[in-house]
This record gives sequence, structure tokens and C-alpha cells, in this order.
Amino acid sequence: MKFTKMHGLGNDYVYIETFHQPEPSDPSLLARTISDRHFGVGSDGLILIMPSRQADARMRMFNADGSEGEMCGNGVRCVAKYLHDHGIARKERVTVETGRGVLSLDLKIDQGEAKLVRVDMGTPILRAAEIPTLLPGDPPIDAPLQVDGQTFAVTAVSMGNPHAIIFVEDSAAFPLERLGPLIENHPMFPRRVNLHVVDVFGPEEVRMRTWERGSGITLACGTGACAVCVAGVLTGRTSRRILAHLPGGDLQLEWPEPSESVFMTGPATEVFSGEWPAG
Ligand SMILES: N[C@@H](CCC[C@H](N)C(=O)O)C(=O)O
Repeated sequence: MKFTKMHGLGNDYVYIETFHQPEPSDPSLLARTISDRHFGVGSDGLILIMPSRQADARMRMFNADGSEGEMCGNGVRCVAKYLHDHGIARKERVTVETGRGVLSLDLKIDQGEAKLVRVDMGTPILRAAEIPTLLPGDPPIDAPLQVDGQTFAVTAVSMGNPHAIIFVEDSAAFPLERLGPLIENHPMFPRRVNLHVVDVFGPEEVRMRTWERGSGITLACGTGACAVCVAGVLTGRTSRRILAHLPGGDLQLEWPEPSESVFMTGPATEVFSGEWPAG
């Protein structure tokens, strides 16, 4: 089975395209084996690029633990790049069907290759029941969450997948490795959650670190950066257009109006291709 390794700001996935080969029989199991950084290719998960009746392609994403996520912001930029660069949809605007509907992506082409992608990520979901979270508030804004004897102020936002945002003084000092799994699996988040700790440098600039549901610490999270942009506006900490510094690099986020889409702009990079022995 042919695969391509790609990343968005170091958030790396193994991509398997099923336009020209059969779908893997058990993508959840394949995600677990192929993502292993010692015994597999090594990645934050697996992404399938599949034919779609509604869009140029359909994306399915699986975390490193084999669980399926509804959306992946860094992943969908790479899918758009793959569609363009590999000749499946050689256009400057492509559409991708995801777990949160059909998204539209604009590609910046340089010497025949897509380098930068701007994505219409759709409107954020702010109803607590649909995020889903049992935290107080609709949406929960700086709601108290007790973890390990401490209380954190948490804002919850869904971009199709669930996110919890905690604003802190110094995200670099936050014990993400220890508290990440406790918050991911907290009873307040019935479908688990992606956690982001954020320090605000100014109304238009933040720094963030992420613990991802199903994959642990990653170098970047696209849907998470969108959720941080929304949480910054909801809590009055940032303006509607921000630059987010993530461990793997920078993303630009924009949420023009409360009822409108969030837009994310960032790079997409292909690393190498190979063949995996079994599907
Ligand atoms: N890295 C992604 C998000 C991947 C899915 C997430 N771990 C989940 O389970 O919701 C991104 O760039 O958005």
C-alpha cells in the first residue's frame, strides 16, 4: 500500500490515497501500527484521502491511538496540497469533505507546488451539548474545571472536534505531559477533548501548546488554533485576527463575525513517499 508522509507545522500524518488503490480494511488498526515512532513509519496518526461525491476528495483522520477524529486542520491543508501536487485536482481552490462538512481551501502555488493553504474552517460550535461538554455555561467561558486538586478556568469550543482552552501566564511552564491526559479523559468531556494552554502576548498574538486527544503532545493543532482564536474573542482577551505561535511554527487565524466561519492560513509540506507491506 502506497503512502505519503506529510506535515503541517510538524503535526505529521501518514496519508493514504484511495483514488488509485483499495481502502485499508481496518484503518483504526493501521493507524496504530503505522504511527508507531519505533516500529512503524512514525506519525501523529493516519489520514485517508478518498473519492467523494460532494467534493474533490473526502478526508478521514485517525489519531495515533486508532480513534477517529471528526476534523484535522493541519491535515486538511496537506490533503489540499496532495490533491493539487499529485494531479487529482490541479486547481487553486479545492473542496474536501470532512466530518464537519465540505470545506473550501485556497492554495498558494509556488513553482508548481502548493506551499500555503487558507481554509474556511466553518463556524465554531458553541452549544455545550454539541461540543460536547458538561462544563457549566453555554458556551462554557472560563468555566471552573477541577483537576488533580487544582481549579482551571476552561473555555470549550468545537470546530467539529472538541477543544478545551486554558489561558495561562506561561504555557512553556504548564505541566502538559502530566495534566494533558487527565483533562483529555475528564468526565466533563464525554467524548474526550483536545487541550490547549495559551499565553496571550497581545490582542493579536498568542503562544500555545497542545495535548491532542488520541495522540498526546503534538507540535501543532490547526482546529485547536481556530478554537483558541474563538476562545480569545469570547473571553475578551484577543481581537478577531491573531497570529498563533505553536511549537512547530505559526498559523494565522481570523474569525470575522460571530456567526461566520473561522479562517486558518498555514503551510503544508510533503516529506517522503513509501510502501507499507499490508493494508
Ligand atoms: N491535529 C489536528 C487535530 C487532530 C484530531 C484530534 N486529535 C481529535 O481527536 O479531535 C488538527 O490540526 O486540527
